[in-house]
Amino acid sequence: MAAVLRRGVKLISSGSSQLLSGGCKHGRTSTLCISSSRPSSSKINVELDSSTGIAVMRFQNPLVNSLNLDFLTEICISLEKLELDKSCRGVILTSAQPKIFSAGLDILEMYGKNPEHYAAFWKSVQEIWLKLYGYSKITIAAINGSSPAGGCLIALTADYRIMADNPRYTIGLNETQLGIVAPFWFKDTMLNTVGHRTAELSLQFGLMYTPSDALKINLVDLVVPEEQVLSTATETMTKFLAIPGHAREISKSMMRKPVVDRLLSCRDADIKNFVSFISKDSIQKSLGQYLSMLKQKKS
Ligand SMILES: CCCCC/C=C\CCCC/C=C/C(=O)SCCNC(=O)CCNC(=O)[C@H](O)C(C)(C)COP(=O)(O)OP(=O)(O)OC[C@H]1O[C@@H](n2cnc3c(N)ncnc32)[C@H](O)[C@@H]1OP(=O)(O)O
Repeated sequence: MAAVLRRGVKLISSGSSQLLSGGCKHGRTSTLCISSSRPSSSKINVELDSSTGIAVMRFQNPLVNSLNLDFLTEICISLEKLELDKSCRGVILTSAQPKIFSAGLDILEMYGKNPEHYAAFWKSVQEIWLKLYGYSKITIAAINGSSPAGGCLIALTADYRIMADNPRYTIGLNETQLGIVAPFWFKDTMLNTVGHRTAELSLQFGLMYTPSDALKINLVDLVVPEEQVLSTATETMTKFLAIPGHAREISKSMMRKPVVDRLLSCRDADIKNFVSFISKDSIQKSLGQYLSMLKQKKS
């Protein structure tokens, strides 16, 4: 559904969208997406400025934008709509939640559930990564809060990352701290951004970086005062838009296609691997302890 907000700006909400089959269209699979008209349940908000072609997608899944199945599906559908929309030229990904860009994958989707659920969840994680890492249009992550693990992965898929200069916010692939392992395509995305040695240390220790440290290792491209994150993202997008589109798009694809193809060639095996790993008693125990730690932190 779309409603005109101010001149040239469309508010697009996927509402309680449903996937009729599989996931979003990419590579060899395709999906028919439909939307119902219940924007109040929407976990994202998209504003497309038709005069510039820049869309701002805000994550708004309380409390911490954790990436559960519904949320991932909704993001994927909206990205697909924007990719098909000729008036959209680039997408800025940001958060409407205070202090958090995204808390990463929803741990409750990986804890105490059955193998079928784990498989469906992991498929949706693959879908969002394939959609974003292979996205034809320009994406910029305006990281206005903490961004662990899957949240960092979302940011890493963007063409450019701008982070708010607040030392309380951290970003990184912290999976090992939870007793779990970032799969090869998380690793490849990190490696393609920060290089081999930094990725190796970062993944083994499950390091989380402050904005200034993230800038030092090129995990983010720019650190700016919090109130300037979105305006800087828009300015940066304008610079990207000045480059001939087809040349930029081919260059992006050339850099990323081998990594995308690697997952496409073994999606089912990757799902099986995840289900078997996450179902182990020892892994469930680690996740249970981590969840308790998160709860205790409050009290
Ligand atoms: C060998 C090959 C292996 C193949 C593959 C195998 C394994 C798969 C790997 C899977 C990859 C995993 C990726 C992930 O993304 S795992 C998730 C990692 N995320 C985190 O570690 C973040 C944890 N959360 C935090 O650090 C903080 O909550 C915060 C995001 C910094 C926000 O802090 P604060 O504002 O102080 O809020 P609270 O801590 O009070 O949290 C509010 C409530 O939200 C719950 N919460 C937080 N994060 C998550 C999450 N990721 N999932 C689910 N729930 C989360 C938290 O418990 C609070 O809940 P409550 O209000 O009910 O107490």
